[in-house]
Amino acid sequence: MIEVEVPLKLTLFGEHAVVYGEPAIAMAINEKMKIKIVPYHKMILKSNSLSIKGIKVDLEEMKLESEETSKVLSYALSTINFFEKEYGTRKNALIEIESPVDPSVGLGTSAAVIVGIVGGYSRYLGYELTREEIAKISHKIELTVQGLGSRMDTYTTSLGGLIYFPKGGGYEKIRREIRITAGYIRRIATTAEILKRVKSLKEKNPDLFNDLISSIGKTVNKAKIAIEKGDEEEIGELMYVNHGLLMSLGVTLPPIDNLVSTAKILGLKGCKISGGGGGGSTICLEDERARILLSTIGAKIIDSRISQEGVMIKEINQ
Ligand SMILES: Nc1ncnc2c1ncn2[C@@H]1O[C@H](COP(=O)(O)OP(=O)(O)OP(=O)(O)O)[C@@H](O)[C@H]1O
Ligand SMILES: C[C@@](O)(CCO)CC(=O)[O-]
Ligand SMILES: [Mg+2]
Repeated sequence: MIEVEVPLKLTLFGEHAVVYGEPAIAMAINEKMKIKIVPYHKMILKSNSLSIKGIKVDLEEMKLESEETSKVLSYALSTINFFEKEYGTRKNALIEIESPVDPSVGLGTSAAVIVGIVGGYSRYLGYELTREEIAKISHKIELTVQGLGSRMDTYTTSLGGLIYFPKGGGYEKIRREIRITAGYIRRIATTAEILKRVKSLKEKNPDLFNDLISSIGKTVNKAKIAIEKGDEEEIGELMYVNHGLLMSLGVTLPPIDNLVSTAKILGLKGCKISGGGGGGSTICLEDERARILLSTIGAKIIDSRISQEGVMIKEINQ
């Protein structure tokens, strides 16, 4: 049996802009997606937390009951198919996914599902991939499924820690700790859908869009310096700026906008949405008042402590 644990992630700065080549900063957290892979006479995928509760699909015929099912399973299915296509092998297995959070809430669950199956299923097939190789393959798969997207989520969930993604590619670990209060509410759209909406804004108003995106990029680079200096006042101020720019991109949601502006009036150091937006996750620099504000919008508070560990793969002889 193969057991995999994948950290989920918070986007501290730069979501959406990173898709267009700007920098970003993200952090792996202690909320872990668990994936178990055992030998089985058929290819079966089970998942505990999808919106279609207790889903179980027989992948032999690759028949999916509905449009909704195929959409919801697209990341997992594409990952399994990837190995058949690229490695020319397919070994039947029971793949069980257990997520600590709801799907599609801005915490990188799509990336974690891909990273977990890439890491676990490749080991099940007898390959020993490095975390970097897992990240690279996973980014390719997420991009294929979504049509749009950056390396940020798949690299953060594969590698762990606090990571700066510079303009133009690559990544750099930031050796600092940053304490966050975070929670999530349900979203009105998936990240893939929101990415398409942002792209249409770019097509409608390219110069305005580019100004917004490059302003987010500048905010990210200032935030990197502030994080390295441990300057919480500056980090927090830049979180509010980043949230305002994301609001201009149209990816925030009124309850979260109200929360962020209330937080600023109350004197909390910094808050912003995290991830694709349209609801989902909100992060604040650690503050007890942030938990209270998050609970007023019905947000589920998560374990946002940093996970220095990336994807962990264990082989257990039964
Ligand atoms: N437990 C799960 N089992 C199987 N697939 C899952 C699970 N959780 C999430 N997914 C897949 O990920 C998709 C959600 O991805 P989406 O990118 O919208 O959200 P996210 O990754 O959590 O947020 P963000 O990309 O903003 O960080 C779901 O529609 C489903 O296909
Ligand atoms: C919105 C986005 O920037 C972050 C989603 O968690 C998309 C991506 O980077 O692939
Ligand atoms: Mg995602």
